[in-house]
Amino acid sequence: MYKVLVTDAISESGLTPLYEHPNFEVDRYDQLQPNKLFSIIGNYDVLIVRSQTNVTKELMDVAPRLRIIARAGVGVDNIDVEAATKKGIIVINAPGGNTIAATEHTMAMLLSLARKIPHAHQSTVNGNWERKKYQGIELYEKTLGIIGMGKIGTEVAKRAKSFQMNILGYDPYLTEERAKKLGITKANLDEIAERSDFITIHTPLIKETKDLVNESYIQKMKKGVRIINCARGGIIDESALLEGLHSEKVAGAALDVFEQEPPANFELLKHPNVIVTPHLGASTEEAQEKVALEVSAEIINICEYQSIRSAVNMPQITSESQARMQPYLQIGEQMAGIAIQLLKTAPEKIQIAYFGELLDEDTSLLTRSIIKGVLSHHLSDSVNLINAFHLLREQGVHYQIQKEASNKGFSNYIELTLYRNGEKVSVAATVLIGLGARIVKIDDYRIDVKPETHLLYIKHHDIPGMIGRVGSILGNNNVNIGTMQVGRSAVGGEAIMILTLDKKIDGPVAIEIQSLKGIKDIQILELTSGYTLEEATL
Ligand SMILES: NC(=O)C1=CN([C@@H]2O[C@H](COP(=O)(O)OP(=O)(O)OC[C@H]3O[C@@H](n4cnc5c(N)ncnc54)[C@H](O)[C@@H]3O)[C@@H](O)[C@H]2O)C=CC1
Ligand SMILES: O=C(O)CCC(=O)C(=O)O
Repeated sequence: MYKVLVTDAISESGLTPLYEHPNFEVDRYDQLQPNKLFSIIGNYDVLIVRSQTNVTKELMDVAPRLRIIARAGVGVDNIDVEAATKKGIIVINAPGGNTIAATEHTMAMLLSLARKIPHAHQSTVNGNWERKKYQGIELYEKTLGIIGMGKIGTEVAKRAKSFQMNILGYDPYLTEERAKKLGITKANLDEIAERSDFITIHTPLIKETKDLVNESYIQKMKKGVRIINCARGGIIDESALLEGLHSEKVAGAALDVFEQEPPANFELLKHPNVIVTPHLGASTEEAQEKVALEVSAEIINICEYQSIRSAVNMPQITSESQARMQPYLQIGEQMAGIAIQLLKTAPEKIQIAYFGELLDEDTSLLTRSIIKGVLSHHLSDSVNLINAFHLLREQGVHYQIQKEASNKGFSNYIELTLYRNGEKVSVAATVLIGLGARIVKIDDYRIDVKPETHLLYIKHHDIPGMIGRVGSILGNNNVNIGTMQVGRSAVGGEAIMILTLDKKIDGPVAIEIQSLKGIKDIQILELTSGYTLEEATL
């Protein structure tokens, strides 16, 4: 049973998939005091929030069961994603569910700002009839600068075009080609400042965008510019904005988001040319249902099928690519399990090489599976696909990943090499179409082994009778051999034997085999079932 805690006002109907699922138990509190949250979070596997709950490292420190933090919305700036990643907690959001709501709110703010609707409304309600005072301006043929041409910025551009506005767009990912297709002009930040009558912001709040609209940027703007922020407080420096309004450089501002929420800067809020809403961009019935449904589905997907479609702290992989990579993930973790056990200690360097058709694949998830397989031998359950890279860095292990078009005799080929103190162990695997995954090489020895839970690795001299003698000892001890593979460097030279066994052998049996003449090394290898993605979820 997965226990889910909902702490903000999340759509009830959007949580239906979780309410109706037999394996989920949902507790919801629309307004939870921080101390109460701290006292109960330890009981939950999943936490669902909007923007109100601050999910800090300190909260995660008292949440040993927590596996998923779900943001029913886009911005995850109220979640310490770095702390979650270190702890191996998956952070998911609902990237597309509120795009239309936030876009339409931006358009409402744009029009309200141009036509002074909120103030005109209040004045009229107060018994005034101030037609001259509330004369506005048109959007028609004005220039709108959009900073951040992602989902919302793009939708705003499309709608603003129907008002026949000229649109300038700035986004590090905006290409000339896409701008042309949208019928807008690709611009840089200075061009937006110098040429726009309205500027609207649609970026996330990150290091690069903090105080993006500051005093010096406002100085570059056209006199009489109007600014809209329905993205995040903190992207505009509120003191600089207030200064700009006082000096009349800025003719108006429409703000849905604030440096501090609820806001504290009432001088700004009460300025006659400022209109505000209390972070309502995503607040439509439709958007709230969509974002809650989106995160509910992903939570079920992760908990029930160990499949992560999209997480904020995992690489984004298309479902087609996930489907193609699915057979590799388990063998990746298993080959890592073999290599780390043969190395007998923690590695100081990991080298992963992908060959053949893997050259063009997104191997990021596979790399994480391999690293997880290596680290979990010493760090146990605390390693997962989320924190694998973080733990690798924390352990000071260097890693190198390379890709080559050459195929090493197989259509696809993965080679993992672990290094420590001048020693190295190398394991290679392939996925054979229709036959499944195989370990095809250990160090310099070619083999063909379908990995099982219990394996026995023996290094020995290639002398007659060795296979029979090992087989007899295992048989005498009631250990059934599934398969046996021998690889040798040269006739009469050094060889390895890999056996798959139906059960784990005891230490005394290994000692008996070790005492045979010609045996150089023996290792009892145990493999976990490994990471799998259920095909049904792809
Ligand atoms: N007021 C509200 O209730 C809502 C606010 N939002 C906020 O709106 C913002 C945008 O959301 P989406 O369009 O869905 O996100 P998105 O991820 O689709 O788009 C964000 C865009 O910003 C761009 N960007 C990043 N750094 C930039 C920089 N330094 N300069 C210019 N562009 C930059 C990215 O390349 C990306 O294209 C987010 O901050 C989100 O939290 C979203 C929904 C509702
Ligand atoms: O949950 C909300 O209403 C806030 C939405 C928002 O700001 C976002 O999705 O980034």
